[in-house]
Amino acid sequence: MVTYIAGSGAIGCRFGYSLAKNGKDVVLLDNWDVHIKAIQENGLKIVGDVEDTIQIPIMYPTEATREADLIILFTKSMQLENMLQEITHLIGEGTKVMCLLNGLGHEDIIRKYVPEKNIIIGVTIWTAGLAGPGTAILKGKGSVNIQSLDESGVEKAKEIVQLLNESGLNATYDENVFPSIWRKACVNGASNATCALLDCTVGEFFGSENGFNIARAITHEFVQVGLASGIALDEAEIMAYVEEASIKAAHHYPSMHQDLVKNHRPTEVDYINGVIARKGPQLGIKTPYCQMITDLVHAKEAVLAIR
Ligand SMILES: NC(=O)C1=CN([C@@H]2O[C@H](COP(=O)(O)OP(=O)(O)OC[C@H]3O[C@@H](n4cnc5c(N)ncnc54)[C@H](OP(=O)(O)O)[C@@H]3O)[C@@H](O)[C@H]2O)C=CC1
Ligand SMILES: CC(C)(CO)C(=O)C(=O)O
Repeated sequence: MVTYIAGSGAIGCRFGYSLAKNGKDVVLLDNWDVHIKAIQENGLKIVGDVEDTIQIPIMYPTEATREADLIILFTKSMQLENMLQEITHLIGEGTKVMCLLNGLGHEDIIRKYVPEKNIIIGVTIWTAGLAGPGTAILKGKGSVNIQSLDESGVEKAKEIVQLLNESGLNATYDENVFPSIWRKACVNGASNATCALLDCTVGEFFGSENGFNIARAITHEFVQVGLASGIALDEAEIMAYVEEASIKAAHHYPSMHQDLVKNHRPTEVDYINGVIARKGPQLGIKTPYCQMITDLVHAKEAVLAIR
């Protein structure tokens, strides 16, 4: 059974490493040339909780030839569609395509390239970073929750849960994964863009009354839009989850801070706060915080001349 990791940045390397370390046939796909070269020449280096180096195949998506049994999508949201276009030749009748990206609405893009029966959607709270090309920083523990979009794919999705568990990735099959996806989107929605705009850690943002109130207002907008979209969300429970996550990640600069402020790269804001800003008005819900935050992030991208 061949598994491709389509998008092998930080978290893609974590999943690829775990699968390869447990003897699975896994191939990393990416378009970042120096990263590919580093792994081809020196193996994938792991630092953090363990120090290791593993030989693992990595190539450009267009170079891969074997039809996939499973593709795990781990691009940034804005790279997803381009990646799907580059891997269509790997997608056969029975290829399962699993998406664990942060953010909302990725299934709408995947449906253009993969039949509904083969799409698996989910969320992970594993984390990972990159120390540089070819070196992943893996710390802490996490989990994966997934669901087949179509009833006919449930059995196969449960086999994928088993594959992930044999690789230590702590996966669960979920009858309704969307509340978990939205819950994580609320955490990202409250912290990522705000910390990127204010150039601060999660703890610093939640540490002031103003910051905390902004996080609460953003979460409220997410929950209202989620509820109106048919997602079962409990605002008090979600707010408690967002607060708990802010304590756990207190010293952390969120990924959007790293993209925007540190690396001057485009952000995932359109797939987090931007989704709420777009959907809210369509559903008759006011979403001024998400709209303003999305606009400010794009304004800052323009200031930094990020394309
Ligand atoms: N990291 C984490 O802890 C977690 C991340 N996620 C989500 O998973 C998805 C992937 O995230 P993550 O792995 O962190 O993303 P990364 O930024 O580490 O990697 C994503 C892609 O960005 C490109 N890239 C990364 N660094 C560089 C660089 N320095 N120079 C040039 N290109 C680079 C590569 O794509 P290309 O081939 O185009 O060059 C790579 O495949 C996102 O949706 C994220 O929100 C979800 C849970 C946890
Ligand atoms: C740390 C955390 C939870 C902040 O939202 C995160 O998921 C990120 O950095 O993207």
